[in-house]
Amino acid sequence: MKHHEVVAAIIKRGDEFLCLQRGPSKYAYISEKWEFPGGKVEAGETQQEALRREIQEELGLDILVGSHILTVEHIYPDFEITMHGLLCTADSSDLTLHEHIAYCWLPTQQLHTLDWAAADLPIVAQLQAPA
Ligand SMILES: Nc1nc2c([nH]c(=O)n2[C@@H]2O[C@H](COP(=O)(O)OP(=O)(O)OP(=O)(O)O)[C@@H](O)[C@H]2O)c(=O)[nH]1
Repeated sequence: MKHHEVVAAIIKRGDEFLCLQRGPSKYAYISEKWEFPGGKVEAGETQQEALRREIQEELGLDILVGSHILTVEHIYPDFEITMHGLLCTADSSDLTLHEHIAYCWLPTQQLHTLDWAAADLPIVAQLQAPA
């Protein structure tokens, strides 16, 4: 089965986190699901480099990559991912959606209201866990 190394930016602004809705996909289980921005790490890139590149491509935002939150191993029916969630801040919240169909900023206690991709659920749970 195909395996992808993925980085996800958990971008925090005050008490809120940036959530993105993916567009339609041939795979129903990720189609129009909510996720954190990011993507696949390319050969020769560090996780930080991949994340900064992806966020610039997807949102036109410059980010500062901070601490590691959680790494999730998830097996979807057609491929598997190892996804590293990294806490980030952005120098601006003036973003443009180049690939996603919607976005919102939500505080931790409302994150569970979105229809997340399955691999994101452990990260959402971790963000919602009491400190
Ligand atoms: N970016 C991102 N991908 C996620 C999350 N959760 C999750 O299951 N994924 C999956 O991880 C994979 C990441 O690939 P991607 O399509 O975003 O990456 P990319 O931009 O490098 O893709 P491409 O250049 O191959 O089109 C997708 O299958 C996506 O569905 C998430 O929170 N963020």
